[in-house]
Amino acid sequence: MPRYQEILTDPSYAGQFVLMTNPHIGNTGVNFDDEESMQCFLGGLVIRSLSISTSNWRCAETLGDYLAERNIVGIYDVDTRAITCRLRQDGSLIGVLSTEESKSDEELLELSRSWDIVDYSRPFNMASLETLKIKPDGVLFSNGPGDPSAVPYAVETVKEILGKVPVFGICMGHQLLGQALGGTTFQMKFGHHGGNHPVRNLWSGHVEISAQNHHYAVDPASLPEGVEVTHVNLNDGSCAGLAYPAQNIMSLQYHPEASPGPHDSDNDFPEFIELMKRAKENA
Ligand SMILES: NC(=O)CC[C@H](N)C(=O)O
Repeated sequence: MPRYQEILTDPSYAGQFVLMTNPHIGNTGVNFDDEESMQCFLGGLVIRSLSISTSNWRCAETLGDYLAERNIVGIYDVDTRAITCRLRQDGSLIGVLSTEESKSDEELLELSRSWDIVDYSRPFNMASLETLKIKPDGVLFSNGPGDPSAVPYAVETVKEILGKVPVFGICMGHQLLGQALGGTTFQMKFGHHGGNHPVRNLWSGHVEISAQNHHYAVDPASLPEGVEVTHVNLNDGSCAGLAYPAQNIMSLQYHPEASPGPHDSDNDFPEFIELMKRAKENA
């Protein structure tokens, strides 16, 4: 079972624990090529069984050593099936992982109460003016961790850019765009996480298998007239994509850039490139 390394280095997991439902993790070790970003962003890794041996031609070190070097807590030999059932029932929960045996349960509970996902929504800092000054053909608002409704200043930045250049939003970027267009977001029960979520593209009628990783979603009922829902998640009918053709805006809740991931959405970047070309021709 490979591909846990990409999850470890996905910035959208900042401040969160990831629990693997596959029981056997670590068998291919980690390598130099599969990093999704410069560091491990998640808060901790929870697995059933850490592979006792690694076997892969690219393996550079074991998962355990990799996490220890980066000071990321991992725990194994826990009943991940029981925790999965609990998460399914209650939705995402706040938790604490600690190696500090002297802490009482009360103290650990106290620690968990002081945590807030909003803190992780703050890395966004490029001002709209600076962005427009470099005269971009288009602007892409990327994925990111945290609650999209907790960053009104980021929504303001997006608003200042809309209509001036073509815009593409992915995941957190899509949620910021949804708000900038007048809509609202809400927290899902346990969100969508995985590499096999079916999505219908309402423009083409095609069903695409997509990689998804989000806890929040745009409420389609909150969107003003003219903003079109272009993609729908077929598991629960939630909004998976938006467009506002009058202002050259498109956005997706899932990950066409995902690695690993299905390739059904490979066309989404060429589509944005076309949008930028057309906007340039019509300027
Ligand atoms: N991958 C992302 O960009 C995640 C978006 C947002 N933080 C969410 O959880 O919904």
